[in-house]
Amino acid sequence: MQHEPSAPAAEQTAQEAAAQPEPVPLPLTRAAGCPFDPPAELAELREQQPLRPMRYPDGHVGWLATGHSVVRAIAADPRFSSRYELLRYPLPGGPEGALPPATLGDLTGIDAPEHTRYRRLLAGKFTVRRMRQLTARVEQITADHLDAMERQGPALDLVQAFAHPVPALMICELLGVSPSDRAAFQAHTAMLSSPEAGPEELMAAMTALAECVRELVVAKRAHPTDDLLSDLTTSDLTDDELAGIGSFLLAAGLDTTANMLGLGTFALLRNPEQAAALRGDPGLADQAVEELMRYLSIAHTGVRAALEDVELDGQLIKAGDTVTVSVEAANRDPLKFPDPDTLDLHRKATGHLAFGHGAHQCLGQQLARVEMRVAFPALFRRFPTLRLAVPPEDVPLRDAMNIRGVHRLPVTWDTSDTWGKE
Ligand code: HEM
Repeated sequence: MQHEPSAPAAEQTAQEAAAQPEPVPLPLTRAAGCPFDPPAELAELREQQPLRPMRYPDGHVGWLATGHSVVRAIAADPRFSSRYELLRYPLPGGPEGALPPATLGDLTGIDAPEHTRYRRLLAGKFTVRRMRQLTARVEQITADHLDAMERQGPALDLVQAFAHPVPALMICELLGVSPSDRAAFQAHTAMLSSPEAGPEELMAAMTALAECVRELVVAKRAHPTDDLLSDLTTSDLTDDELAGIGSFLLAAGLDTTANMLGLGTFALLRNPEQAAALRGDPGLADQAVEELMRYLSIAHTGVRAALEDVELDGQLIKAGDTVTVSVEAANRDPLKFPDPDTLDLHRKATGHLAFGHGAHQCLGQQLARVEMRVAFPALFRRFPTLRLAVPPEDVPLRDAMNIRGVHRLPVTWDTSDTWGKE
């Protein structure tokens, strides 16, 4: 693999190479007081050159894409690989050199044809129609958690009481985890996203969860029920593959949705006129979710490697070069979204890249959408006086992690003002 794309490529003239800007590290830290905005440097970089050299934490030089059209083009182009072993980690604290290959069942780290096989098998299970059928369950689970919040009374941590358990329960139902096993599943998944968990506890939770999924696969093969894992046992997937896919779905579907609910609620609390619009108009939910996805871009950064030389945006990306795509910069590109730094739930945010794009576009996006379309309005309707219980700067943010969000969201409300059951 070649690691120095900024060394003048044979096809580039000396003049072009001299004009190449210095490689920069990936800006990652959101400015104090701006928990919802991408690091300010990203906007400058995008304006200067939407595709430019970047210095990776391990010292090698690759590329950084920040413009909406170039990020979208890279995600859609099969000449860019997602195979982990060809990639370098773009965030600090990752492994030196290439990443370890994807574990069995991890769709994001593989290419066609392996990826296509898994994707085809799974795509039929995540259709809009099937996910919409889950709406009634999402509504029930959401209402149950709002009831529990009301019983507990203010103040409480919204992540623990709502943002994490609602998607956790949904993913358990989707996979077919029996009610008696759910407590164990939820304890392990809660540990995985706990800010207090040390490396040993994380490893123990991961091992325990993988073991739970493996047992589930064996049980579903013996006694299939009406759920996704049981469905998949009729395919030609092995138990190892099924266990890998089950664990991957848990990882891909839980932390993401939980952090969208947590950070999304924080954003709405800081934009009360937007929260009021959502509370007043249930018809706004669909587009509100798209705008929150765009605005927050919690899965902020992706990475690919060029399989061959690719000319893009006036640049020559050489075979083997690593390319980091800044989804959060792309989703704030003024060329695509006018007034991009304003949260405007009435905006049509179609075309945002927060669920990815191309062959690896999020498989669970319809489920995530259903959960958010139900959960945000229900929360703000049930608790019209919902507000932060601490100063905004005291809300602990998940910074410099793969998925942005909040570790905790302490909230309170006036008990006389809850609207009762929906
Ligand atoms: C708001 C919540 C979510 C966000 C922000 C999100 C974001 C993403 C993104 C950006 C990708 C593309 C990764 C890449 O290009 O490498 C992705 C892929 C994926 N997501 Fe989601 N996701 C969410 C919810 C879910 C849920 C609920 C599930 C499943 C139950 C899920 C399952 C997957 C899977 C299986 C993939 C891999 C697809 C592939 O590589 O072919 N996601 N997600």
